[in-house]
Amino acid sequence: MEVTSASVLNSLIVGVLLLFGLYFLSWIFRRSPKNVPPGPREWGTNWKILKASWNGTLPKLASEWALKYKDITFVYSFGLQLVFLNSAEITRKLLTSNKYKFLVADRSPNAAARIIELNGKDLVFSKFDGKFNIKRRLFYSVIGLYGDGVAKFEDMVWREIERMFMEIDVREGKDTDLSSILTRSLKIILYILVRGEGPIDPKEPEILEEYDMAVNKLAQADVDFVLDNLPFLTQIPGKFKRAVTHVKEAKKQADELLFYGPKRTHKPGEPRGITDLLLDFARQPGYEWMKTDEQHIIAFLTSLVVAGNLTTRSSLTGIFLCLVNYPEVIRTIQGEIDNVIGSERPKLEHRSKMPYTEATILEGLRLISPVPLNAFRRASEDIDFEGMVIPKNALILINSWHFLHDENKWEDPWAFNPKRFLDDQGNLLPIDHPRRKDLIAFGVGARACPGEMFSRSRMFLFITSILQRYDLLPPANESLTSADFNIHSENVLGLVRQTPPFKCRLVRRQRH
Ligand code: HEM
Repeated sequence: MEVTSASVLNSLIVGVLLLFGLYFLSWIFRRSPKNVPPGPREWGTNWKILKASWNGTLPKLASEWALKYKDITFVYSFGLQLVFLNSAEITRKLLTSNKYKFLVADRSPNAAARIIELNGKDLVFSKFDGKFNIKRRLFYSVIGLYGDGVAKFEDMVWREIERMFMEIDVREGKDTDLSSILTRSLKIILYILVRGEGPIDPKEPEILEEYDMAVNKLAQADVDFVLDNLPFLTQIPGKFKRAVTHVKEAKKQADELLFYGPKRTHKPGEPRGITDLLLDFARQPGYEWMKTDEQHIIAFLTSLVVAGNLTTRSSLTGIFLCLVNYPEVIRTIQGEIDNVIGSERPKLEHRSKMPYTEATILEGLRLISPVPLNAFRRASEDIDFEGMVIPKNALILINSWHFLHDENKWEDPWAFNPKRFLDDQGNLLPIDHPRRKDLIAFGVGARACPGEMFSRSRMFLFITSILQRYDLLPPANESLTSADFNIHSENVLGLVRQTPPFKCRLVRRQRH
């Protein structure tokens, strides 16, 4: 790695300022409310957090604290008050009960959101007010997974999956990086969803990924801290300035792809994709604010990319890594495919008759825990909770990495075992079964992920389409990457867990 004098200077300045910061914070700390939940109070905590953020091990550290402090951990660090919710029960209690849920329904924009100028016009950081509800409804209308939208969605995914098959066939039987193939496909689907047509240049959807990655890099806790507290560092040549310049350049290209391009050829009343739909909505009564300020539309589209791309990719590629490691799961899914779908094209209507496949997706979400610390809600006032006080403005994090692998809840938690979501007769456990309720991978409450149905539908179509046609085998020329996500726990980009690179072989099944 190139070490420039500017980056050395940056590090020195950061170091000195951090020392001053620590002293200052210890002063503020003494003034923080009494009776906050338990948590580490020693001096070294700030350093531990900084190091864990740097190494991508914050979920691990939060899990260690959870073992010690039980249901809730409170940490005061670098001017931030962090509350970790360490069990599914306590998470549901705070985020879904009528008494508390509106007190924790806001999020504070992080530095990345400010730099790309979302200004609360997106969905993720929008204030929880009347307009937020309109935006949530808008999300469900335009995502198109209702009524006729289901068939349209399946057709769109299928067109892309057929293209993906050609890519796989070229490599049939050879060691293949399936992750890259899946990632490309997911990006193309997102592109088609927004623009209503496939890319002419297959490289074009890369722009979305570039943007998503750049935003997620800024969301790394250590970078976020510097951008928030030492913004002048973004003016000095070095790591932080580069990250900010990169995200701004990526934004320009993404805005053109998501919004300005489709807008130039938009014909009112003839929507091709989500952008056209939003432009049509903006002409309707009740949505004038989108017409007056089209940044609302751009920010809305940005939410789809930064909230929906890396998350689904991490889950889907992670599930395929598990599948290669667990051939008996592949065989059981293929049994279901042969019984229910046969040689037809996989459709969402098949889902209800394929409990094992559905259970595989749920188990993948549990094991991988794609957003290991999530929600990022903000306490809008001091909250009396469980005999303690969650202070106003505290950042509230769901510690799902911890409780989705809690051995008191999940037998052999690091094993990939879809059967835990089935009953004795092989039926999928109902949604209100305690085990399903404990699986909080998409958040809960007023701001739970609105993309859950969309992303689980895509996963179902990908898994069934690929396993209907191919057997998945370990690589021939290198060892198989393990599916032990405890080992991979350090692989986090921004807020999202990344699946480690892996190779496998895809071989056509005889009957398809
Ligand atoms: C496996 C895939 C996904 C996972 C694990 C995931 C996870 C999450 C989580 C944990 C939250 C925070 C929820 C909370 O605060 O309670 C969230 C919010 C959100 N997600 Fe997802 N997500 C996924 C896919 C998607 C997709 C595909 C989209 C878009 C098409 C999407 C759009 C959003 C939006 C817009 C929000 C903010 C909602 C709000 O603040 O009201 N997500 N997601």
